[in-house]
Amino acid sequence: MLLEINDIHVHYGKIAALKGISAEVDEGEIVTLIGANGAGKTTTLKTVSGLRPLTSGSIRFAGEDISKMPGHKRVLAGIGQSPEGRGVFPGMTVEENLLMGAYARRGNFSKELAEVYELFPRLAERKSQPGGTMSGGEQQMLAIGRALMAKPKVLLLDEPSMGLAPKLVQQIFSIIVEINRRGTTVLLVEQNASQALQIAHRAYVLETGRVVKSAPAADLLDDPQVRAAYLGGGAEAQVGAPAEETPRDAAEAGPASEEEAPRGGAATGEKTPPVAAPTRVEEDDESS
Ligand SMILES: Nc1ncnc2c1ncn2[C@@H]1O[C@H](COP(=O)(O)OP(=O)(O)OP(=O)(O)O)[C@@H](O)[C@H]1O
Repeated sequence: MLLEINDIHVHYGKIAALKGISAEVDEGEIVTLIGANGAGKTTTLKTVSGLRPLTSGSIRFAGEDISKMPGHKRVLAGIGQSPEGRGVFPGMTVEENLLMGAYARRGNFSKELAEVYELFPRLAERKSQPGGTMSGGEQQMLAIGRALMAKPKVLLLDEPSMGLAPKLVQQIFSIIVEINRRGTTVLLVEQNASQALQIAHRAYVLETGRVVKSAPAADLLDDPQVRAAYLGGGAEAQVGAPAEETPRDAAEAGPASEEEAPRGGAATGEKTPPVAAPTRVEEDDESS
């Protein structure tokens, strides 16, 4: 198991945000955490990356107990995070932002840069543009690209589709699938539960700091309770692009009753949207 979260409790002052979360992520998987606002999804990611301390419980990564390891060492160990809200350095160019992602490592990063530019051609076109002048969707790509520069074994993604126009949401999810296909394990937090479940192998449903359900993602897409709470058009379910209304998803998402997905680089072949190659972004999102 690449990442093991064992019964973690996390507090903000006296407020218990996580009340005994356990979850596992195997190498090659896309695992998603879904749940309503305040359920503890972001806190779980921040605790894995070392931004929040544990009250109790433990986290193991690649066989090592990292519960007390400082965040920068976790980056070196292979935990990459693209934070909610993006955190792009506005005065630095796109390329300088990307290089910041590799700051903890030594050497020449031309290979990593080339890989990020291949995944995100839009960043290549704009490598000299200040990060702060990129559109919302472009900044999201930049934040993900920056996390990839550190060559993470697992990429933690917090709400990558937040605030993006439907078309761009599709593209971001396609790129996540491609990143996974190229060998990076992904732990994804999303409000856009439908889209997240379509690209994930497995999922955990969080409610008020606890895991209330865990299952193969395809099973949760069919689960009546999950559908009613998170996929049925509830307030928080589908702010961006309801996958059900997207023709290519309807056609390509595949049956929901597959067996557990195969592991390893090409893990997402069957159940994912049609994304064999990185998607070139042709249109700006609404926040440009
Ligand atoms: N900095 C903070 N100070 C105090 N309480 C916090 C802080 N950050 C989060 N919390 C609380 O911890 C709980 C879990 O929050 P968290 O952000 O992890 O939820 P979430 O599932 O990611 O929600 P969302 O989808 O709205 O981002 C919430 O009750 C929240 O109010």
